Amino acid sequence: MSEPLFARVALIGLGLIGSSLCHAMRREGLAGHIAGHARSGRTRETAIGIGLVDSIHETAAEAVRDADLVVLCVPVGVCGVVAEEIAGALKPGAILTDVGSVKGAVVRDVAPHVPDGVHFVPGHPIAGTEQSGPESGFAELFDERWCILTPPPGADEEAVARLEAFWQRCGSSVERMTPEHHDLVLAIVSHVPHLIAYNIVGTASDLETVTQSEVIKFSAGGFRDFTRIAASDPTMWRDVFLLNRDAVLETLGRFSEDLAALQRAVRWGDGDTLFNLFTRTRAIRRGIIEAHQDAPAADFGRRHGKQEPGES
Ligand SMILES: NC(=O)C1=CN([C@@H]2O[C@H](COP(=O)(O)OP(=O)(O)OC[C@H]3O[C@@H](n4cnc5c(N)ncnc54)[C@H](O)[C@@H]3O)[C@@H](O)[C@H]2O)C=CC1
Ligand SMILES: O=C(O)C(=O)Cc1ccc(O)cc1
Repeated sequence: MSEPLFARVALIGLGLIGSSLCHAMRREGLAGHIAGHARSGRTRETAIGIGLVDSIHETAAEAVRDADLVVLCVPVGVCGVVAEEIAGALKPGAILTDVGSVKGAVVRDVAPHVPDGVHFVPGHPIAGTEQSGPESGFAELFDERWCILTPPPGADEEAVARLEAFWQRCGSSVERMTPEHHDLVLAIVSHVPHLIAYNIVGTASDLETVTQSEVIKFSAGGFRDFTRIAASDPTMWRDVFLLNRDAVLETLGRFSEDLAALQRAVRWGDGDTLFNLFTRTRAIRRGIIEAHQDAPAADFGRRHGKQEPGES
């Protein structure tokens, strides 16, 4: 095994992403020492009990002391508060990053607390599941996935390159973009799809003519896939929609117009419109599958008991 990339790494938040990072860092020997902090005592006990971290700390400030890399793995709504808590304890020269699903608001909330000499390089692994908590993580989560970094203008190139190398060793490909572009892209590929899933499952459970038990009993392929996504962590996703408001509203506007056109096609029996759209979307799905066909992680979901949308 090669040299650790960082002598000491601190993780703030030990849920799905924090615990998966612990497993991936262990697999790759990326950290000399992993220090962890979680807000709840139960999570701290579990994290040390199952060997996720080498040391566990009651406060975030204690955890980051002397760390060369600090990763905020908490819901995006609390990144600013946590940054304020740890600011005075960060080591000069340390790299501070996060894994949040929204970037513009995290930069806005965290950057003002970052001391001179600490390199703040925001990040977002495009990899996850609907699970949460310290026991939900696994080393392969980041394999064959993307990780987006949004370094601010003038960021220290050596720090960005080290973080890039870190994510590559965790199994991911890295791309850089601005926080604004990230938030727009993620609104369409992740945030709005989650909102649609929350909505359809909510609508189904509210239908008075169909009982809840029938929804569960007869839920097949499509609806079942939505229920997986709609089982995602409520705190995490509440924060995503509160903090990526503009891009989500912009995307939802387009979505609503397109939905209205489909509604009209159904009402007026316009089969051509329906057929043409479904043909176009089928080609998109096939393109995604082909792009991933040669990847060793192509059956990754099945190995972990998960299914790709559309598989039943
Ligand atoms: N779940 C997913 O599929 C993905 C999540 N993300 C991002 O990763 C971040 C973490 O998400 P998960 O690991 O899924 O969540 P999780 O709910 O599994 O874990 C969150 C952790 O943060 C801790 N926490 C919450 N508030 C805190 C505070 N004020 N101080 C200290 N610790 C606190 C919780 O106790 C828990 O340990 C979020 O920002 C999310 O947007 C990014 C990619 C995928
Ligand atoms: O579980 C799923 O289907 C996901 O979409 C995972 C996911 C959730 C949030 C992110 O910011 C990135 C990836």
